[in-house]
Amino acid sequence: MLPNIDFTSTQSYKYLTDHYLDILTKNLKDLFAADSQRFEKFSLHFEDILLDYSKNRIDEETIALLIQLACECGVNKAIEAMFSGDRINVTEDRPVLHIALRNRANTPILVDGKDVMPDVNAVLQHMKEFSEAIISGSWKGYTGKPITDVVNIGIGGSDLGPVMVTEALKAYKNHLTMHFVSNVDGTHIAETLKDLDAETTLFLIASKTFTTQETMGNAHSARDWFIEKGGKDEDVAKHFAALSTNSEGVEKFGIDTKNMFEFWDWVGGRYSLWSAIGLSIALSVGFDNFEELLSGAHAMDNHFKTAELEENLPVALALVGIWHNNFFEAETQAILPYDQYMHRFAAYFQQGDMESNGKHVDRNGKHVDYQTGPVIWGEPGTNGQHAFYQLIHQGTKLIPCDFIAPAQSHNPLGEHHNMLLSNFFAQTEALMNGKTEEEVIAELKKAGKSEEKIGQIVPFKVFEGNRPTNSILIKKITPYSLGSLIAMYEHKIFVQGIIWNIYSFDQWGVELGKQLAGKILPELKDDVEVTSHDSSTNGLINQYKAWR
Ligand SMILES: O=P(O)(O)OC[C@H]1O[C@@](O)(CO)[C@@H](O)[C@@H]1O
Repeated sequence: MLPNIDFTSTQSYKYLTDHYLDILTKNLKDLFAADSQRFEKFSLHFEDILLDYSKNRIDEETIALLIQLACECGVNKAIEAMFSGDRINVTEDRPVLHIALRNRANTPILVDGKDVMPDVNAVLQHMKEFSEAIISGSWKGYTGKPITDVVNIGIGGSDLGPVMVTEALKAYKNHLTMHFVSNVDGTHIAETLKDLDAETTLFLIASKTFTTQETMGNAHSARDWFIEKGGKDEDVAKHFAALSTNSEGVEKFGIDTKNMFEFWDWVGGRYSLWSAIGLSIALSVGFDNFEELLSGAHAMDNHFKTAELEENLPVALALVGIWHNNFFEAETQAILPYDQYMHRFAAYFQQGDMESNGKHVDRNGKHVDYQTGPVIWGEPGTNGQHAFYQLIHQGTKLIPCDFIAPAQSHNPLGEHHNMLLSNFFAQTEALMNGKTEEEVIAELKKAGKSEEKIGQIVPFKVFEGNRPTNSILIKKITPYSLGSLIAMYEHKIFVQGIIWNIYSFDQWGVELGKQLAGKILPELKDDVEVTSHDSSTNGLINQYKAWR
């Protein structure tokens, strides 16, 4: 079972609260000036990943106290519980075992006394055979042509992971063209199907539950389109596959269970890209690269499970995040990948983090009186610099940022990568050092500005600095290193949830909206005036009816 500690009642929390007041009196620039070893002390290596957390407002005492907090909150015990298959997803009475999906060591992992690895490996073998048949062209559509386009129909964890990974690994993709349909807005599937040929298109219906309104709506529309274009019911088996835990639902839809790739209820939706949900990844970059992704994640799992807390990259990210979230009261966390292929990385962890830790009730069912999960956001660099870095540098809000960059580009073109990385290095330096009034005045004098002009403009050009960042430098973004990076963030989220004493693996918060939409949908079938809601909802619905 999981520990059940109120972290605000621990000794380390009390010490941290006092220590925070001390840290407030220190400036990052001075901390670096005072310690030439600061980078060495506050950075960690894991294979080809370097995590530099030295540009945060911490000192050795901060880290020692945060590690003590993790110990007092039972983080090690919680890690053990997850890897052992305990039912730590208590409100859904399930284990949390996405780590089993990438357990390349094949060590037995038991659920209800049964080793899950034979089933995991059987699905991987099925994924391998299927993806090789599609990629090689030996799998033929109903008119005897090979598949050219793959459409993954899914949403949330059945979409975000496959999209993020296939984009991040675009340098490894083959001839297949991948498409992703998620929104129930008809535009999404209409725009996707516009240029496709039913004879050479494969649909993957990706849904853990096989009940999600958006996915089932899009799946039926895809099937209708397939039939309209000339496919027959008996041809569906050649063009539709299902990725799900719900074999009954798959069969009822009319997909041959031979084309079903199962996974299990101990895989959370937002943790499912390692499962059958990753079939679109295997189709896009080949099964060998999908296995490399699994291997990279497995290596990070072993690091997370075995490394001392002081040497543990996910723990370091988690604790620095707690320091910002619960002591500096930062409400968001920016993830800024300086890599265009990684443009959906922050979006992926919006679900991964916010659906896990966006909770207001602790593991005793009591409303918490402290902050839990942050708002996750971000865009690739350098684009973000021309959109929202003004606020990060000179706004009134504290925005902790994770800067991520590869040392090697997949597209080494002239000076581009040096230009990209010069910005990656400069931004964290600028956020830390800022620019003093004296420096601004000297610069303006050198530019020949008048005393009057200088007096007017100086306050607007001063940068306070002292703004915290993590830098994550990766040798090259490969399937393996991407797997490690994703797993590192997954385990960071896990550690934070343990310390906040919340359940990170259910998502009851997504249910109410769905239920109400289910009630409203029938009301929209006709033009009768609606009066069953509050005046706003009634007013909006009736205006919709008047205008449509
Ligand atoms: O894979 P499925 O069952 O269609 O669920 C899709 C998504 O819907 C949720 O909002 C849960 O309802 C996410 O947790 C999940 O990833």
